[in-house]
Amino acid sequence: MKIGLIGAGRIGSALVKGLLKAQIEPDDIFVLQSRRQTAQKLAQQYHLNLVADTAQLQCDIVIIAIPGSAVAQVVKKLNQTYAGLIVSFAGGDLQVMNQSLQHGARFIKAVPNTAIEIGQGIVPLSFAADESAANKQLIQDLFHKVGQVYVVPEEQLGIYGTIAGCTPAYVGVMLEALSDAGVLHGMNREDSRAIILQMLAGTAQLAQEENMALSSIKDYSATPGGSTIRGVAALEEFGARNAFIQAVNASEK
Ligand SMILES: NC(=O)C1=CN([C@@H]2O[C@H](COP(=O)(O)OP(=O)(O)OC[C@H]3O[C@@H](n4cnc5c(N)ncnc54)[C@H](O)[C@@H]3O)[C@@H](O)[C@H]2O)C=CC1
Ligand SMILES: O=C(O)[C@@H]1CCC=N1
Repeated sequence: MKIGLIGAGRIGSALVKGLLKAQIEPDDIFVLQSRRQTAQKLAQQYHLNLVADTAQLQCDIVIIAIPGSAVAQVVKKLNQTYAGLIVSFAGGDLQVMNQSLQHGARFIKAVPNTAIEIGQGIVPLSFAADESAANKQLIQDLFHKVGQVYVVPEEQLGIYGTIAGCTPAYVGVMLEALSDAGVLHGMNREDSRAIILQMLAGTAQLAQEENMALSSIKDYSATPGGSTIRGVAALEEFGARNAFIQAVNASEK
């Protein structure tokens, strides 16, 4: 299977790295060169094929990982020659795009998160109502290589994408703040960073293995009358829960 990539920024690069980790051959990946040299650098670093024009992207699947504002223009260009599957990480209306495509090409949407880079991602996907079973299977098989796949109706792709793809940044802010607090209280940065990351990984794995409700994670650590519940009460006092809900609301706009 040959995979094309238009847009070699953060998420495009993450996909390439994830696919290579999943034993996809570099020779089967084709990257469209870009003005800012990012594609050239990626192709050089990982020995991928670099192509100068969309007409040379004669692949089974082409991934579009560019700003949303440029999708229509890029699909229009692809539409001149391309007959395979197009997966947009950057939006576009399924029905409008599919109706516009000639040569049998099909348009699919996905909002992966950056952990696809290490095969631990989440990939919410939406297909047009009339998408063929074979195409759905091909795309799901591809993204299974880099993470967990969720096929959702197009109108829910936004919230799935936010919860999968935007929350790593929110959690990053939370982790940095917790690490800062450790440093404030005298920990060295290295220990504080390592402990916070292992706390996150271990707690997530524990909750998954024990099939815990998320609300139970708090209860598991909070000794009655102890230090944890005092911290939880402070989080409530300062509006942490609402801050996260407002963050999702802001991302969803
Ligand atoms: N970063 C993430 O975690 C995720 C990003 N996305 C979406 O993927 C898209 C790309 O996001 P990032 O990689 O974060 O952005 P980025 O800014 O890191 O990368 C965008 C890349 O597209 C290239 N580009 C811009 N216009 C182009 C055009 N007309 N033709 C070819 N290349 C072009 C730029 O040179 C740049 O390398 C966005 O639409 C974003 O919403 C979706 C899921 C997750
Ligand atoms: O920040 C963004 O717009 C993209 C969408 C999901 C994750 N990153």
